[in-house]
Amino acid sequence: MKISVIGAGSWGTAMSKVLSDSGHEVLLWVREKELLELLNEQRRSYYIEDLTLPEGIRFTGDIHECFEFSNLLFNAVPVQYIRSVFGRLNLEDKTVVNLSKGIELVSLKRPSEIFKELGTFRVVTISGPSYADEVAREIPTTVVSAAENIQDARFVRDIFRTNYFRVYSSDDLVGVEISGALKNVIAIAAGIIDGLGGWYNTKASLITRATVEFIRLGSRLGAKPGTFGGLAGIGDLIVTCTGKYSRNRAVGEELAKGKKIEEILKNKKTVAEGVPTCKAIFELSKRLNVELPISIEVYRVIYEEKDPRIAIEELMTRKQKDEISWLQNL
Ligand SMILES: NC(=O)C1=CN([C@@H]2O[C@H](COP(=O)(O)OP(=O)(O)OC[C@H]3O[C@@H](n4cnc5c(N)ncnc54)[C@H](O)[C@@H]3O)[C@@H](O)[C@H]2O)C=CC1
Ligand SMILES: O=C(CO)COP(=O)(O)O
Repeated sequence: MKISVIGAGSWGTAMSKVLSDSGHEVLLWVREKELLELLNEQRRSYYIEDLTLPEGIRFTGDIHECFEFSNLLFNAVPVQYIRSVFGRLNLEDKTVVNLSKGIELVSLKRPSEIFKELGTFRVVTISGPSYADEVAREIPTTVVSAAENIQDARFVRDIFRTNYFRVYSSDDLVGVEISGALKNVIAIAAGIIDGLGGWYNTKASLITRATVEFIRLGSRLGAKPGTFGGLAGIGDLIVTCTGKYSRNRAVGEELAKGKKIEEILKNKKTVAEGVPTCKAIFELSKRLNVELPISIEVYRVIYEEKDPRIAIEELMTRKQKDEISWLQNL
């Protein structure tokens, strides 16, 4: 099958390899000129060290070429840029497989909602615990492919044929996308905990209590609570809150050292989707009147320069209550 991958950051690059290893012809759209040169000359990328891309992948700087090449587009453009990259293109006949995780700040929409607004009639999202660096090294990885119509999710699931990248299917597109967005915000909180002292008790509490926020927000938006116990929910929370590769977690570590967000993001080539997404989540929580205490504190630390220690103290001294967990919601 011919497949176009739009966006040659770490994830688009790693996924191009998986698709090529699955026997497909891949055309990868590269935004940066110097990266396109590097890929064409050496089949290497500065986004992923020690990876030489297979011969089956071709590279282009012309997005129209990708649109002509295939009606199946994998999107790895970060969420805040989807509209500017795809906005003027005709998506009517395209199936979009979205790989990005976040909420668009200007519209408070999920990636699949943005693509539908731009004219796509079939959209599937892949999410789950999947660091690009590990996928590129063929480390066993599992993710979930989600669509409103389970047949679409299964179609995308079955595109993958490798022994290191296994895909499950789901019909809970909302739950999978909300999980992918929120886990990036919670990963910033995990980084703050690491930066303050690497407290194990606190990290475990964070991961567990975060699932309650997933359920509160997700169920208001029509997600199935059980999804949060799966790969896109707890699976991705674990990997991003504990793994050394997470860029969101790294932002949290620097915030804990007292750095301001502008200083942290200055000169970074890579994205931390949790930064704009926590602002979008803050707005959504007000609009929907949903209680998301951890996510809101991440927002306050980033955008109101709140001391992370005070944020944690306030979370710890909130009104006492009965425990609820995602299992009780099934
Ligand atoms: N890196 C990873 O391990 C994984 C990333 N993701 C998600 O994939 C999405 C893409 O992230 P990565 O590939 O990691 O990106 P990256 O951080 O490796 O690279 C940055 C990307 O942003 C693009 N970019 C920067 N400014 C832009 C602009 N003005 N307009 C359009 N594009 C611009 C760059 O061209 C590049 O493709 C994100 O939503 C991320 O959450 C999902 C799973 C794993
Ligand atoms: O989504 C990811 C792993 O599943 C990557 O997380 P970061 O964007 O925080 O690096």
